[in-house]
Amino acid sequence: MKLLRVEADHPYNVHIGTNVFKFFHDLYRDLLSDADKIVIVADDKVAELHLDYLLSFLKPFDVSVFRIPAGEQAKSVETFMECHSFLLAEGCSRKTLLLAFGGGATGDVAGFVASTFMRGIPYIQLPTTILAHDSAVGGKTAINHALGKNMIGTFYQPKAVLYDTKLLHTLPAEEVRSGMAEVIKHAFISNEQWLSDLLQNRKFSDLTDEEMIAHLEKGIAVKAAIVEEDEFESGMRKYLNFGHTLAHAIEGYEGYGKITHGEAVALGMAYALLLSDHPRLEEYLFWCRSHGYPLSKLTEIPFDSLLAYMKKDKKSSRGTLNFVLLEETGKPFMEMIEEKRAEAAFQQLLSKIGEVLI
Ligand SMILES: NC(=O)c1ccc[n+]([C@@H]2O[C@H](COP(=O)([O-])OP(=O)(O)OC[C@H]3O[C@@H](n4cnc5c(N)ncnc54)[C@H](O)[C@@H]3O)[C@@H](O)[C@H]2O)c1
Ligand SMILES: O=C(O)C(=O)C[C@@H](O)[C@H](O)[C@H](O)COP(=O)(O)O
Ligand SMILES: [Zn+2]
Repeated sequence: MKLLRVEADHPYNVHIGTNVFKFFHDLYRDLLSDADKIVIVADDKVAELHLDYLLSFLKPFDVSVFRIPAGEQAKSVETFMECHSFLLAEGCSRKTLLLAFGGGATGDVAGFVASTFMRGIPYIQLPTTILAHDSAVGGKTAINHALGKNMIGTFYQPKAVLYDTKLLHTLPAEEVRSGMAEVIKHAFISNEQWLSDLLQNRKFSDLTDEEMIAHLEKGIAVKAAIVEEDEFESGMRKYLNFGHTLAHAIEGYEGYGKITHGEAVALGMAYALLLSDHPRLEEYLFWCRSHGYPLSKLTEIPFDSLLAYMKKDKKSSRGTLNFVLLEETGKPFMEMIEEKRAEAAFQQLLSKIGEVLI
């Protein structure tokens, strides 16, 4: 079991490994005992698979469970309101503790609920996907708006993150692929050697548990270090958005949940690498192809449709196009790109993708 500390405004621990839920009894007994109620907000599918396991660690406590739609559909104003209605109906108060049990979508909406219920109650992140090594850490909470991804949300740190990696065994291949995109994102913005390892093209399913946990720890360490420097994203936290200007546009255009977040980020990183003139672009495109990232999706979307979303990105102001680019691996920077250059680069990427997909 591994422990990482996030020294944010409100510092907390991230516990990673199998059986970390045992810390409910050891390290977090006081937090649980002090709560007048404990409410688990659980992804419906995750609850089917793993709720009994989680509850077995919470036996002496009085726990209520509220199931929300599986995956991205939960990041809606409707689910947000239903969570609040449940908390009110259960007689919850400012002394209630919320547990977010699921992937990034559950963590984002449950975190948003925690940050707004009676102006803020404590919560613990219990991530269940590979991707959630990213989302469970750093305190960004959000729901989506039809006009843009994560447009409504807060910065609100959890009291702790308990990441039981045993639960990752039930992830479908598509979700493993999605999660590994945020892993390689963390490598691109931090470490050439780690990036080289990942680009070796081993099948994700061949990674041992130890290797997977090592990747997740590295990713969390990169994220934690950035969050510690710039929790509220006035500067360098934007680097964690590598690949996201285009990714969020694709997700908005396709309709939330139609493409996984990580798959969209994988395509967005290809675009950012091209704009960066990064030497590993072609190798990365082959990596994407061999792992089944949907590169061809980009050929199906008119650039103008993506442009409209990209101009509304949170890194933009006055309709500019802003991207995280790489001077080299591990050296991200922000760049404003003219529309004409952005379109030309997009067409260039499509032709490179065409060559890779032949
Ligand atoms: N807050 C942040 O800093 C941050 C960072 C990255 C991503 N995100 C957000 O996270 C979301 C994506 O999260 P995600 O990739 O974890 O996906 P998700 O939460 O949408 O879950 C994806 C699917 O996997 C299923 N699932 C979850 N855990 C499972 C398990 N252990 N076994 C089997 N199935 C399981 C879910 O039911 C769902 O169908 C996006 O909305 C993205 O915007 C937020
Ligand atoms: O934590 C961050 O900061 C990130 O940018 C991490 C991203 O992987 C994540 O998708 C985040 O939700 C994007 O935030 P947004 O502010 O661009 O919506
Ligand atoms: Zn992301």
